[in-house]
Parts: sequence; C-alpha cells; structure tokens
Amino acid sequence: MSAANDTNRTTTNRHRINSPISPPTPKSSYKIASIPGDGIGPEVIAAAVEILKALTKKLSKFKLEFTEFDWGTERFLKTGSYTPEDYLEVLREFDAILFGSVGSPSVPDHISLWGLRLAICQPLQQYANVRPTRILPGTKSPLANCQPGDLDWVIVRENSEGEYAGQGGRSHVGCDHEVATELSIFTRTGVRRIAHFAFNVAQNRPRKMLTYVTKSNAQRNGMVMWDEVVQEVAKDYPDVSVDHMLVDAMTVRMVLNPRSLDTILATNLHADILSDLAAALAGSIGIAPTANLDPTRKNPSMFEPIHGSAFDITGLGLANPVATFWTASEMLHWLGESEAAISLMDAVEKTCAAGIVTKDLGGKAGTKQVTEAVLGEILKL
Ligand SMILES: NC(=O)c1ccc[n+]([C@@H]2O[C@H](COP(=O)([O-])OP(=O)(O)OC[C@H]3O[C@@H](n4cnc5c(N)ncnc54)[C@H](O)[C@@H]3O)[C@@H](O)[C@H]2O)c1
Ligand SMILES: O=C(O)C[C@@H](O)C(=O)O
Ligand SMILES: [K+]
Ligand SMILES: [Mn+2]
Repeated sequence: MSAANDTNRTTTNRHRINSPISPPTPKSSYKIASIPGDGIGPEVIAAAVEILKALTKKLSKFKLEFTEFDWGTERFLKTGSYTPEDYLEVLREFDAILFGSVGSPSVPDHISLWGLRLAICQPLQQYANVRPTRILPGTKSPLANCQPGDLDWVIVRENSEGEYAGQGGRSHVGCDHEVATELSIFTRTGVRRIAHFAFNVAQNRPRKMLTYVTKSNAQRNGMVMWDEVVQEVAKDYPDVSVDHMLVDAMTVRMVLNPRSLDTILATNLHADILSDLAAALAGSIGIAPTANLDPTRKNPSMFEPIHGSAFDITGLGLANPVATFWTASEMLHWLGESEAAISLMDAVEKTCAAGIVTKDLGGKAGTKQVTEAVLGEILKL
C-alpha cells in the first residue's frame, strides 16, 4: 500500500466526482430545500447551512436561498405522515435538496426510511447514488500503512430498484407457518442506466478503472443479468478498464488492497453495505458524503451524509459535520458551482489537517468547534 514506486498512483481527483452526463445551467441564485430530519440530522444540517451561507457571502458570485421543511419523525407522530401530500410537487420547485437523516427510536426503521428518504429518492428518479471516499488530511485510516491517497474511491450505488424494490409481503403473521417475501427486482433499463453513469464517473477520473460488484454465483438470475448488462455497456467505454468482483471477496479486497480500486459499481443493497465499510476504512462514517442524483436533471437531486440519525450521540454536540460539509460541496459541484465547491472542500481539509476533528476521528473538538474552524478558513479565502 506504500505510495512509493507506483506509477499508477491516483492523482487525487477529489473535486470532481459527479457525472458529466448533462451539464447544469448556471444561475445567479439557487433554491435549496433543506430537510434536517431526525437525530443528528438537524445538528449537521444547521452547521452546513451556516457554512454555505458564509461561503456564498464571501465569494459573492451566486446566492443560495434555503427553505427548511420540518419533515421527520416528529411530524409523523403528530400527523401520521412524514411529508405533506403534495411533497413531490413542492420539491420539484427546488434546484437541490439538502437532507440530514431519517430514523428515530420511536418509529420502526422501515416506516421512517420509506416514509421519507425512499419516498423522495424513488419517485424523483434519483437513480444514481454517488459515494466518494478518501482519507482526509490529518485523519487516519484504521488500515496499517494506508495514507491519504492510498484509498480514493467512488462507489456508485444503484438507487432505484434491486433489493429496495419494496415488493413482498407477509402472510400468517405471528403464526409458526408465517411466510415473508422480500423480492429483488432488477430491470435491464435500471442496470443499463446506472452502468452508463458509473462508466462516465470512471472515465472522468485519472485512473479510468471500474470494478463492478455482484453475487452472480449464488444469485443466478438478476445478478447474472447485471453482469451481462455491465459487460455490454463496457463496450462503449474502451478507455475504461473493467473488472468484476463477487461482493464477499470485494470486502477482502477493500481491506487488503485498497489501492487496487477506484470507481466501484454495485447494487442498491451491496453498495449500501460496502459504502459504510469504505467510510470506516477511510477513518469514520462521520466524513462520508452521498449524492442521490437524477442524472437527467428532470428532478432535483438530493444530497445527504451517508450516516443516519446516530441516536447514541444525538444532542451531545459530538456529531462530525464533515460528512455534511463534503455533501454540501458535492451539491455545489452538481449545481455547476465547482469553484465554490472546491473552496469549501479546501476549507474542510485545512481544518482536518490542523487536527480540529471530532471524537470519531480521534479528536477532541465538537460539532461547533469544527464548524467554527471551517468558517474561519472560509473567511481567509
Ligand atoms: N439516509 C438516512 O437517512 C439514514 C442512513 C442510515 C441510517 N438511518 C437511520 O438512522 C438510524 C440509526 O442507524 P444506525 O445506528 O444503523 O446508523 P448511524 O449512521 O446513525 O450510526 C452508526 C454509528 O456511527 C456513528 N455516527 C454516525 N454519524 C456520525 C457522525 N456524523 N459523527 C460521529 N459519529 C457518527 C453513530 O454514533 C453510531 O455509533 C436508524 O433509524 C436508521 O434507519 C438513516
Ligand atoms: O439504505 C438506505 O436507504 C438508508 C441508509 O442506510 C443509507 O445509506 O442511505
Ligand atoms: K443520511
Ligand atoms: Mn447506509
């Protein structure tokens, strides 16, 4: 894993992970829907909104107009619904959505997830979930000898179907002969469009490498179709080198040979799991961002940290806001404001490099101190 003598070493392409599938239209002002949600969601979203306001003020090139929505478990417990009925029409008026987390000890997780996150991603056709991971300066991977630059991946998660199709049911509930089904649905269209997206991401990174992950030994229908479709799509990208991993062996490769990977494509569930592992290998789940993109730009895309509500640290001021800051930077890239996106990430990286990090990264700072340090870096721009 040593960086020395490796001619293939990644030139960290850290500021450009979004697909260039369709270029954005520049605007002088963007409308952002913010949905803080539950748990530490409101803590990290408040910090990110503060940072974004300071950044746009300092750069004075474009504006961000925030509208906050109280959609979350408190609303559900009061009204029986996470959102108002017309929420999709409401969201379609925005340029982007900044999301915190959904999930609370007072509501079963499948109700909350389907009530808010999936209720937004799936109908808005945010079929591409992009999860970059790398080791930030000043932070440490739990892997021995793994330095910043040794782990620099983008995981592309299919975000609309597969194991998250939501089809299935339970009969004879509670009886000994109860039966439950959870059906995975893979469509050729769904696999083809995410494969094209992932190849585009790979093609726009220096190493031009794509590893696609399935379980086509045990799962002999949907996963085999995945492999076939990805191999077909690969023909359109002759400059991208492609390899395939079974998901179990992929976990081993991520741990033992992280530098052999660059862009990773996987199904909805596999990529969900692999991206938490990726975040941990990069140092913490508290730094990992995600973008739920509608690459056609017909609908607004949604940006959120990978992590959830983190009940164990809610309200303690300990939440690492870096994942949400990085998420905000990805949102700016997607809006076409790459200069601002890069400035924001630079401010975050300088803060990390200075050792101002939260407990999950081995530091002593709280959410507030990290946010203040990033604000300080923004003022120096
Ligand atoms: N997209 C989402 O909204 C989303 C994502 C994941 C989980 N969830 C929901 O969140 C709830 C809790 O889920 P979970 O415990 O499996 O995962 P989690 O991500 O909330 O927490 C896992 C662990 O990581 C830590 N952690 C997470 N974010 C952190 C941060 N920013 N800074 C420091 N530490 C952080 C937590 O303290 C906890 O120990 C559940 O209801 C789940 O369904 C929602
Ligand atoms: O899988 C989900 O949809 C919830 C959460 O674990 C996520 O990573 O977004
Ligand atoms: K989240
Ligand atoms: Mn997850």
